[in-house]
Amino acid sequence: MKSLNRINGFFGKLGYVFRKCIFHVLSVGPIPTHIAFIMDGNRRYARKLNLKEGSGHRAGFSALMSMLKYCYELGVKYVTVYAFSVDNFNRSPEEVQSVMDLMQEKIEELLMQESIVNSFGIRLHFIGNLKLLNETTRAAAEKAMTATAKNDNVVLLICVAYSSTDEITHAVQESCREKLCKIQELESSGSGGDLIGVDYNENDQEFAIKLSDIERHMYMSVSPEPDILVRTSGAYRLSNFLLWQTTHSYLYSPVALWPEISFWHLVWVVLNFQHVQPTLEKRKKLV
Ligand SMILES: CC(C)=CCC/C(C)=C/CC/C(C)=C/COP(=O)(O)OP(=O)(O)O
Repeated sequence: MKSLNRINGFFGKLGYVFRKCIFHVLSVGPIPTHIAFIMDGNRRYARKLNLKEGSGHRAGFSALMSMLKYCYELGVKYVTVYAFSVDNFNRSPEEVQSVMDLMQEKIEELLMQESIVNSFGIRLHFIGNLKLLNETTRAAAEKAMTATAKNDNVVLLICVAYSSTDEITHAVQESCREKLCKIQELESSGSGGDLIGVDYNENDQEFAIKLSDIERHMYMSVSPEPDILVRTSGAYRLSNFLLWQTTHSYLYSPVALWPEISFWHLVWVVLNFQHVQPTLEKRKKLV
């Protein structure tokens, strides 16, 4: 057993040195700040290998841990993953429960001393309508956010109970609520006149809802826009994921199912991103 551990340790170190060399070459070009992943194809992976249901999502979590390690070693600051959409709640209650149980178990593992979270100093954000989660999963997510709130090396955003349309609706509602509170405050202090009634001037800039108000209330406002969006399994659909934030992102959809994603997919997408990055930057400046 001891000698097996030594062999594993040796190959682990060798892999690390090899990756360091490749990343050194990549760092001649621009390194993406933020990469987002749609982890598609976990159930198909289980079916393909005749594994029992649920094994696909477990394999998906292991693939995520490897990918996070590669991204953070490369120097990527933000990684976002689509772990569970609002629509995924329409799956069978058994499957929803199984993914929630897995998530809870893995969140607890992530908070352990020897986990990737501690070795890279990761700050965890759970993004989405967390009220839709069951109580235990929500409590685990909140505990993880509090426990990692002081980490400032790199960030992992886990989108659960998330959809872009829900995020945008939430941001618009919050912006309206904020303005309404402001108007009510002024009215009750007596300095605003009848702001809600006929005297309210709708051209008054102070009370108009601006783009910056909506952006401030987005769940994703804690990160810059993704430079790269990867969706595995060869599908070119965004499936209601980061629709507001991906106008200038480079899209990549390898045919590999999520548990099959590898180090080389990351190298390939970064090389392609580096090739188009000057054009993407120019487009951003034109907006
Ligand atoms: C703590 C943490 C981050 C946990 C994440 C666990 C994990 C890998 C969740 C993936 C969930 C999911 C619905 C993926 C989509 O594949 P699919 O089920 O739609 O598979 P298919 O495309 O083959 O149908």
